[in-house]
Amino acid sequence: MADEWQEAYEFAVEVARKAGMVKIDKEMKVLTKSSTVDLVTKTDERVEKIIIEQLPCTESTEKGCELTDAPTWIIDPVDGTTNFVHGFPFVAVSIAFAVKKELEFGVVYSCLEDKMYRARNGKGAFCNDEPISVSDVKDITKSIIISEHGTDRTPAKVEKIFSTMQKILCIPVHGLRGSGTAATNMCLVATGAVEAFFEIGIHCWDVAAGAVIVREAGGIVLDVSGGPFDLMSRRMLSANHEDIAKRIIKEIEVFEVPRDDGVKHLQQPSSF
Ligand SMILES: O=P([O-])([O-])O[C@@H]1[C@@H](O)[C@H](O)[C@@H](O)[C@H](O)[C@@H]1O
Ligand SMILES: [Mg+2]
Repeated sequence: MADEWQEAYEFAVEVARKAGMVKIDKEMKVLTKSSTVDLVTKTDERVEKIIIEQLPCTESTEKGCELTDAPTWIIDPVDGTTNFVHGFPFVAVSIAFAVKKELEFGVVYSCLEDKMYRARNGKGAFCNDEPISVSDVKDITKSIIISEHGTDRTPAKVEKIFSTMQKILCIPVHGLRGSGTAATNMCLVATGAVEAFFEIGIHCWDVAAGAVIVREAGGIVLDVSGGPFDLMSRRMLSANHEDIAKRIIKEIEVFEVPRDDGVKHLQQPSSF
């Protein structure tokens, strides 16, 4: 059977690299989204326009946020916008492609590192065309875990986020880290640099491409409760191995966030 998505996959890599080369606006105009700390810039909008103009489909869930059976691009033009605004050196272009609601391939271009991560279902995960694979560490006391505090500053949620981080740190683990971009964090899981990354509050466009890359690198992607990953739920745990995932799940203080598709979050049975 003709491989109908291979050309789209290869083209997405080209587009991600081109988008990652966009010159930074001199007088960068910084706007805000859901809160005063959830930033978006004119560069986000310019890069998104370049990507959408290049790609054959025109649906970006950033606007629609309803994943249908149609072939759909899930794009984050500048993942790590706050980093970008402050010159903190982790910014990524994330492009994923879904068909009948299943993620088919993902591309993450970490622009300032010049690292092109890519993966397609069943065909492996790569960084700059070299195969990548997750860490083989199963003892959490020998792990580095990534979690981010996100952009919600509601005291009750911040309390849960930091209480979770404290419990995980004191397991103990070797360290807690965060690059400030979910897409890059997931690629760090895929390369084995860290053992897991979880976050409540991310969006589908932050993690869609990274989910394919982690899975193809031999890792797992779940809901933070241990149930199946739900792309629109705004909750995600990616890990190198279920032993690490299970141990982290025990410590996560889950809180509700509105889904990307607006549907009520259904409690999923845990996979463990
Ligand atoms: O907004 P953005 O830079 O595209 O995406 C970012 C995510 O990649 C990150 O994981 C999260 O912690 C930040 O709050 C922000 O949402
Ligand atoms: Mg993002």
